[in-house]
Amino acid sequence: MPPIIEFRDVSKVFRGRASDLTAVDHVDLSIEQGEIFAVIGYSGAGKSTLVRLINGLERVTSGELIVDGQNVAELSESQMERKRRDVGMIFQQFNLFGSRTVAGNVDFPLRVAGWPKDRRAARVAELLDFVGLLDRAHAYPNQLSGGQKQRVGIARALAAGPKILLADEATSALDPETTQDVLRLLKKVNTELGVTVVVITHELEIVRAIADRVAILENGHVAEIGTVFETFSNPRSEVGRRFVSTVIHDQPRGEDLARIRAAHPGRIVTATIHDGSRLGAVLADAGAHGVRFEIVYGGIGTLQARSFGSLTLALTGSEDAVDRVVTELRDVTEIQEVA
Ligand SMILES: Nc1ncnc2c1ncn2[C@@H]1O[C@H](COP(=O)(O)OP(=O)(O)OP(=O)(O)O)[C@@H](O)[C@H]1O
Repeated sequence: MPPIIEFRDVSKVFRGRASDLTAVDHVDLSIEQGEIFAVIGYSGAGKSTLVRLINGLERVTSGELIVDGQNVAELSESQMERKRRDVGMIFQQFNLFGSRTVAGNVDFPLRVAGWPKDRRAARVAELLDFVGLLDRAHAYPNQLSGGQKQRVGIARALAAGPKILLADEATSALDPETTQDVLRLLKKVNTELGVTVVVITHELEIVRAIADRVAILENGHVAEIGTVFETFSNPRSEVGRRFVSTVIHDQPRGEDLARIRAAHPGRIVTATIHDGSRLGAVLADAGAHGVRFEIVYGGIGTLQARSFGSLTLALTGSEDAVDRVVTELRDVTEIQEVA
């Protein structure tokens, strides 16, 4: 199946009076049908601009952007307006109409799309049921919690049955628990409705919780792209390593390191653990080489249904023997020396 979204050498330049600003810089990127794809980067990296190109809220300066088989760079404004119905979007600040009820907000895109009144009411009820807000149909946005407002935003974005849902920092205004609720709902949109979801975030925890693949953006470029597992377990770019180190405390640092160092005179190394790394077998043999080890730091959790984590080991024995064990460890997994 061809990708549902394909950026081919896409750039977006904002023309200024004094100078131009390239927000998206020669991006090549494919998003597959049915995946949850995350775009992460620091503020100003170009995430919002990149994603707003998909539904034409920003227009491409150069390159081709294929969305569900059509090059949106070539569409006129009125063609783009029609296309926008296939691409729902939700926002950090929800962007609901304060003067309309919950039902009125969800009904709005259906009216714009020309749905007949009798079909609209049934569709609105179906959507509100899907997002768990059927009992709040007649409430106004200011009577709702942040999480409920975002559920309305999601129902409204899904109203006309889009194939793609864009979520621009959709949970950034929510507390951690509500964030998890909304992420679960986005997952349900993806699995039950088959909608491709593109999530913009500056938080790697969101990527970890929901996404299949992730692109890391820096200065309008794609610094790296891969599955969430690949990116977490082996970030290849400098910016990727910086992001991953904020959520995975893989090595002891600062006071932790000083304490461990004081207690363990031997060589200290950190081993990455994932399914298939045969660390145990190497460590079981370490004794035969006259090397003793202690686990001094680390943890193992789950990432995309696979074990993932790191263990820091203090190894003691003769220098040669410890060298040999570290070499054997390197054969089965990634090893970092701890200073
Ligand atoms: N309409 C605009 N006119 C001029 N410059 C713009 C416009 N929109 C965005 N920019 C600039 O483009 C660059 C990328 O902005 P963008 O909002 O896409 O980044 P971002 O990664 O989403 O950042 P944030 O996380 O802060 O929203 C920034 O330097 C921004 O100032």
